[in-house]
Amino acid sequence: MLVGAVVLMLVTQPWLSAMVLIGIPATLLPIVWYGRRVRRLSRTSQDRVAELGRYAEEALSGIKTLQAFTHEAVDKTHYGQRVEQAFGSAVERTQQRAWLTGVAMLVVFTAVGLMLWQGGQAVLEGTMSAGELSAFIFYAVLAAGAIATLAEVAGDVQRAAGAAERLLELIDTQPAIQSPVNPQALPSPLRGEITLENVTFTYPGRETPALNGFDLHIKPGERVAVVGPSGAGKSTLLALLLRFYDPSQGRITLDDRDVSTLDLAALRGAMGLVAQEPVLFSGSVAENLRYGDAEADIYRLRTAAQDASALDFIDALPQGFDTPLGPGGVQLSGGQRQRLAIARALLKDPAVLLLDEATSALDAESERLVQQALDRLMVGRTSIVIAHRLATVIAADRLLVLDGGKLVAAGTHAELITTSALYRHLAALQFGGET
Ligand SMILES: Nc1ncnc2c1ncn2[C@@H]1O[C@H](COP(=O)(O)OP(=O)(O)OP(=O)(O)O)[C@@H](O)[C@H]1O
Repeated sequence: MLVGAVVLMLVTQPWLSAMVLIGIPATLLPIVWYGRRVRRLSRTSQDRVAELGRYAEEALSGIKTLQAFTHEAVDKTHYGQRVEQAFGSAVERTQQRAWLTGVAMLVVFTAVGLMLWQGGQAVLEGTMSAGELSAFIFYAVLAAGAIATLAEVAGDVQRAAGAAERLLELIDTQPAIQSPVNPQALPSPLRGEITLENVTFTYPGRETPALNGFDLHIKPGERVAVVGPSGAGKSTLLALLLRFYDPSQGRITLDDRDVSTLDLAALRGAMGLVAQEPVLFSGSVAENLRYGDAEADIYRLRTAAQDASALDFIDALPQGFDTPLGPGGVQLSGGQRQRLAIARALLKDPAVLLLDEATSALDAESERLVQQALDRLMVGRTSIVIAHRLATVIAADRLLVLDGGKLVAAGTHAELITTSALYRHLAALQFGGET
């Protein structure tokens, strides 16, 4: 429409058209200039709203801790300040957008006014007929209307571009850990032999390595318990085995294959993780268990739950395996969550089991049930357990004592009690002198 109107204008009145056409860039320039500003403001405004959401989510998910520390008034003030900031950004963005439209309209109508004045003069002087002026005004109004719409659309595009920029940044982010293009296949069945050769790893932004020149060989089916003071690198060892990070030096192998040459899904599929505070997702008990095996039917779920000493309490839930968990669903005790996580790992049937035992004191009965479940889970698998309980340490084939990212001693409980001062100290601390 714009092009057609401009052609008709040029054919009927070249000099008047020239005036209008000079008006067009004069209109577009402020639009582009203001458009950039609106785009920047749009992004700031979105960041502020996201920050607001993050703050609210954090406060609500930790509401009990927040109330226990009577932190409500402080959080209310902080939240209020963030709302004000987000509101301020939104107001500024809206103001600038209003300016954008206003300036564009002003320039367009100024050009129309000038054109009418010049055209009126020409009609009075007799160099143009009233009909020709009417036709020209009609074309010019069409052109001006199209430009006004363009200004509007440009504003919307700039606003959308502000939002898209952030999204594209996220989409374009390349994960640091990726599967190789031609991954090596894992042998089937897996033996579950693990080695770490001179592995050093430092977390991004940290100077001291979390693991430093770490050498370890774990035989297939071996039960290894890892102990050490807080910050020794125990969790880091599990994170590297799952390839959440790559070591900066040295190599890690599973069944003689460097883990960085394996398909990530295959590597992680071979490992079962039971975390210290097991994460359960929104959804039913059955859905949570099927994270271990999406295809498992109810009979397999029941068997796994039975082996994990979880069947009795699941059956006692209001809707059994269909009881919803997570926010808005049933809350489970620490021991019950652990046993569900163990059932989930049993369904996955991994060759290697990585276990971060719960530190929270489970009561004696719960601990007995969890330990029974773990014993069944560990049968026939290589297991690496971050040990917080005496029972695991005693049952393990070998204990690894970590300190400052290094393996400082290894052996059975009885050996280490005599050979390692650090282990003696830890055992006395962790197990209350029950050595
Ligand atoms: N995500 C992270 N980013 C930066 N540093 C980290 C991160 N996780 C752990 N660290 C650091 O790495 C070191 C080893 O931590 P790690 O969690 O492996 O210790 P840990 O032995 O498991 O301790 P704990 O028994 O307290 O869980 C610590 O100094 C810790 O501060």
